[in-house]
Amino acid sequence: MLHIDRLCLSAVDSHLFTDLTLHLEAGRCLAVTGANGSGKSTLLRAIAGLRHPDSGTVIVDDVVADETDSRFRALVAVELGDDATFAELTVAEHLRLLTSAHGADAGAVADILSDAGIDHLADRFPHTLSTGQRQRFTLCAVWIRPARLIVLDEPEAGLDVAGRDWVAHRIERAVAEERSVVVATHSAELVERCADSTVTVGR
Ligand SMILES: Nc1ncnc2c1ncn2[C@@H]1O[C@H](COP(=O)(O)OP(=O)(O)OP(=O)(O)O)[C@@H](O)[C@H]1O
Repeated sequence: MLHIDRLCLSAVDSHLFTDLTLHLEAGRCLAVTGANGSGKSTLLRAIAGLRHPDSGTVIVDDVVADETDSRFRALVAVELGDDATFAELTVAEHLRLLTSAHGADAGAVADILSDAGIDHLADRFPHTLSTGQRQRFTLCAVWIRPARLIVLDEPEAGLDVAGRDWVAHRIERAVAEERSVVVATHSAELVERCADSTVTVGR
């Protein structure tokens, strides 16, 4: 479902990828690992259609990765750690907005908040949450979308032990539902538990 062919990406002063080819089938999890600054987030941004390749292609279910294409946005849910929120919308209202925009079940909002252990925060504003609470909320915004491909950048960041277990559980559940997951992570535990394959960048 995800096809990356001969991808080249560069940073300001260096080539990060010169000829990356990989394919990910439905119901599989790919871990992206590597040192700080090696290019994991840059690769994820290309997969999410937020950054054009210098050359090569990224295709998801026959649709070229491009965030301006509504067909592509319907296929892919992304968490890259730079999510903006509306100051005047609560946690639950943000999630209801997403269900409306993506044709998901509005009734799923209460379920996902409960699953994330933040149902008691439903009426709070995102900017009032702690780091870990906000990370759980941000991930809820990904899981609630009926996307075929989930792209996560260090989803374990800021989470406690229970939160990291929840992330792994949600990835396992997504894979069982024949969705695919690309996750950049520094957690060997997450890779061990969830990844069917791993690409290590920067070497
Ligand atoms: N907005 C930006 N402007 C200029 N250079 C950038 C920008 N973002 C990233 N880079 C550079 O691109 C390279 C790859 O960065 P990237 O964020 O993809 O690495 P990473 O593997 O995700 O790192 P980390 O593990 O620290 O999150 C680095 O050299 C970084 O300095």
